[in-house]
Amino acid sequence: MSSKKIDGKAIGQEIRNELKEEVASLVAQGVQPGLAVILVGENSASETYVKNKEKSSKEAGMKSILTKLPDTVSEEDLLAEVEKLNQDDTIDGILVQLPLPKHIDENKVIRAISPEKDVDGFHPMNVGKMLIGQETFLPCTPYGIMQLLERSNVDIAGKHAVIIGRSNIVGKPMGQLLLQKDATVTYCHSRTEDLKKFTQQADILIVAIGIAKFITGDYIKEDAVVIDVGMNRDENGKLCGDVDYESAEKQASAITPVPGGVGPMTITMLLKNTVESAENKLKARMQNK
Ligand SMILES: Nc1nc(=O)c2c([nH]1)NC[C@@H]1CN(c3ccc(C(=O)N[C@@H](CCC(=O)O)C(=O)O)cc3)C=[N+]21
Repeated sequence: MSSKKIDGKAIGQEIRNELKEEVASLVAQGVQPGLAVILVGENSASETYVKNKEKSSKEAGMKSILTKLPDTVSEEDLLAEVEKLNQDDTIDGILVQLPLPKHIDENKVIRAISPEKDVDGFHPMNVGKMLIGQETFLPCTPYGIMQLLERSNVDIAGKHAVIIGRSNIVGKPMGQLLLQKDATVTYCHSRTEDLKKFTQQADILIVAIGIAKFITGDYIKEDAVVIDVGMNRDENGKLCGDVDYESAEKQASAITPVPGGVGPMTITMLLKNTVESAENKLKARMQNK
């Protein structure tokens, strides 16, 4: 049944159309939202991702700049680049693409980004705000998933959400956002014993394991909502998720595909956060006048 598919490409486009109007209104007030991306080293996968980001931001009418640094760049030079963008009043959002080469301290770089421009929502200040439910930039992937659920009319309050994965960028914040919407949340991870025992109880199953097609239909309760955060290549080099779509779809009431599910939402929420940052800047300017 094709109606089961949660179409992230379409929902993302819907949000980006809304953003276009917000951007036009900001531009009319003299502010064009600006996103800066720093890419360290060469990596074809991240280059496509960066290209998609550039394309979407231009489509939305935003300014987008890309800084490419060699993978031999020193931590000091990278920090200087971040500081330059912190000071640049035409830039509202800064994203340093992760992971970084081993000789660079990722946490140090994230802490160097001004929290007002941290549109990834990775700065400890913003992570803390998110945890206690204060307004802040939400990390793009979990934020995008919340939008997918809400815009697909999935009930969250009182439901059992099971998350597989506990990374700082997906699993951990995902659980907190669902908790804020009154879900009962269970975190599973690589050390969880009898994973299936938990996943079979999930009304909402969020899968971020990093193993191609790991979650098959037998892991899924009938009529569960399944969200696949995975990005893997299968044996033929084709992009695939952590969920075995064919067997999972038979059990689920709704499910996201890969590609075309969570991925396009991540980029969309990055743009949304950048527009919000520009709006904050404009508000602050008007208050100081
Ligand atoms: N600071 C930082 N923030 C990030 O958000 C971040 C990062 N670093 N490093 C890399 C990962 C990866 N990531 C993706 C987002 C969207 C797609 C996406 O749009 N995927 C398309 C498919 C694209 C294709 O066909 O290759 C889809 O799922 O439909 C992919 C990957 C964000 N990341």
